[in-house]
Amino acid sequence: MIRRIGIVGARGHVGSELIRLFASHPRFELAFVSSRERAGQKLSDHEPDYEGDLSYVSHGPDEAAGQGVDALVLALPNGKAAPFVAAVDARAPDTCIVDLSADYRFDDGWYYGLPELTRDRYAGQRRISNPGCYATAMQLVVAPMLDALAGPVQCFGVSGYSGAGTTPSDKNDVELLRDNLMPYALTNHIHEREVTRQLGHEVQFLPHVAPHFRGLTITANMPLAAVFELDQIVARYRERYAGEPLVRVVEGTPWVSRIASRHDVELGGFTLSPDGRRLVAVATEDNLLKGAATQALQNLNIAFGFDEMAGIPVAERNT
Ligand SMILES: NC(=O)C1=CN([C@@H]2O[C@H](COP(=O)(O)OP(=O)(O)OC[C@H]3O[C@@H](n4cnc5c(N)ncnc54)[C@H](OP(=O)(O)O)[C@@H]3O)[C@@H](O)[C@H]2O)C=CC1
Ligand SMILES: CC(=O)N[C@@H](CCC(=O)OP(=O)(O)O)C(=O)O
Repeated sequence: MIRRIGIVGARGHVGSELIRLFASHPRFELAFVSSRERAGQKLSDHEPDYEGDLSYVSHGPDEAAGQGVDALVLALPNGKAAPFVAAVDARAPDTCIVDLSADYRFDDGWYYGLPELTRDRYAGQRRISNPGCYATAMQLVVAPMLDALAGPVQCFGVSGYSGAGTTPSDKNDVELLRDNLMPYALTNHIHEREVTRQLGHEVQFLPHVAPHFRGLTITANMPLAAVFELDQIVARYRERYAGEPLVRVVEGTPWVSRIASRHDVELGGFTLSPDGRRLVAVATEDNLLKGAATQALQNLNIAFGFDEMAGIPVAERNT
C-alpha cells in the first residue's frame, strides 16, 4: 500500500533532501509540498529528481491537517511546529507527524527517533521527534563508551553552514565565513541539553560553523574509568554497530569532505592518551541526511512497517 506524505517547509535545505528521497521511494508518494515563497511554482522546476506534476502550495495548519495524508513532515524553523501539531490533533489525530525541529525533542509524549539507539522504544507512536544533526553524531559516538565514562564528555563540533538553514544569519553568510571558523552558543546549546538528556550523561558541546556547505565533524573527548587498549575500543564500536547500515566504524580518521551527500555516519579517529584513560573519537555526518532527512525517512519506514532502509539509496549504503 502506498502511503501519502505532506511536507511543510519544503523549500528549505532539509525539505529539499526529503523531496529527493520521497521522489524515489517505493512505498511513499508526495501528496503536497508546502512553501509560502514558492506557492504556485512547479516542484520539478526546483527538484529535477521529482518527475510528477505537483506544484508547491502554501498550507497553513488547518489546510495541512485537512489533506488526508498518512504522514505530515514538518521541516520548519524551530518554534513553528505547535500550530500544525494542534491542527492535526484536532482534525486528523491518526496522521503520523515527524517533526524535524527541536520543538518536541524534550517531550516524553513523543517518540525520539534515533533508530540505532531508540528503535526498541518504538511502539506505534504517531508523534515522532527527529534528533538534531549534531545531537545524532554526538550520541552515536559516545553511546558505545557510556558504561566506561569517568566524567563529562566534551564534544568539539564543526558544521557546514547548511546547518544554519536558509534564513539569513551570520552563520550562513558566506562572506563572513570566508577563511573563517565561527564559534557560537559555547555553553547550553540546545543539542548539548538534548544529548545530555538522551544519554543520561553530561556532554559539553562546543559548536562552530565553517565555510563548507554540508557535513559536520564531532571530535569527542571521553575520560575513562578504567585503562583501555585501542583494539578493545575498536572492538566495542564494531560490536555496538554490527549490522547497522548507516554507521560505519573506520580505523582511520573520518574527514567531513568524504561524508558529504552520504547517508551514513562515520566513526573513527580512535586515539587513547598514553595512560589509556582518555579516549578521543571522531564522528562525521552529512547534517542534511543522517542528521535530518535520511533519519526522518528511517523513522517513517519504521512507523509504517516498511524496511527501515527502504528508499535509502543502496549505492550509498555500507554493508
Ligand atoms: N539544516 C540542517 O542541517 C538541519 C536542520 N534541522 C531542522 O530542520 C528544520 C528545517 O531546517 P532547514 O531546512 O535547514 O531550514 P530552512 O531555513 O532551510 O527552511 C525552513 C522552511 O520553513 C519554511 N518556513 C519558515 N518559516 C515558516 C513559517 N512561519 N510557517 C511555515 N513555513 C515556514 C520555509 O519556506 P517558506 O518561507 O517558503 O514557507 C522553508 O521551507 C529546522 O527546524 C532545523 O532546525 C535538523 C537537522 C539538521
Ligand atoms: C550551523 C548551525 O547553525 N547548526 C544548527 C543545528 C542544526 C540542527 O540540527 O538544528 P535543530 O536542533 O534546530 O534541528 C544550530 O547550531 O542550531
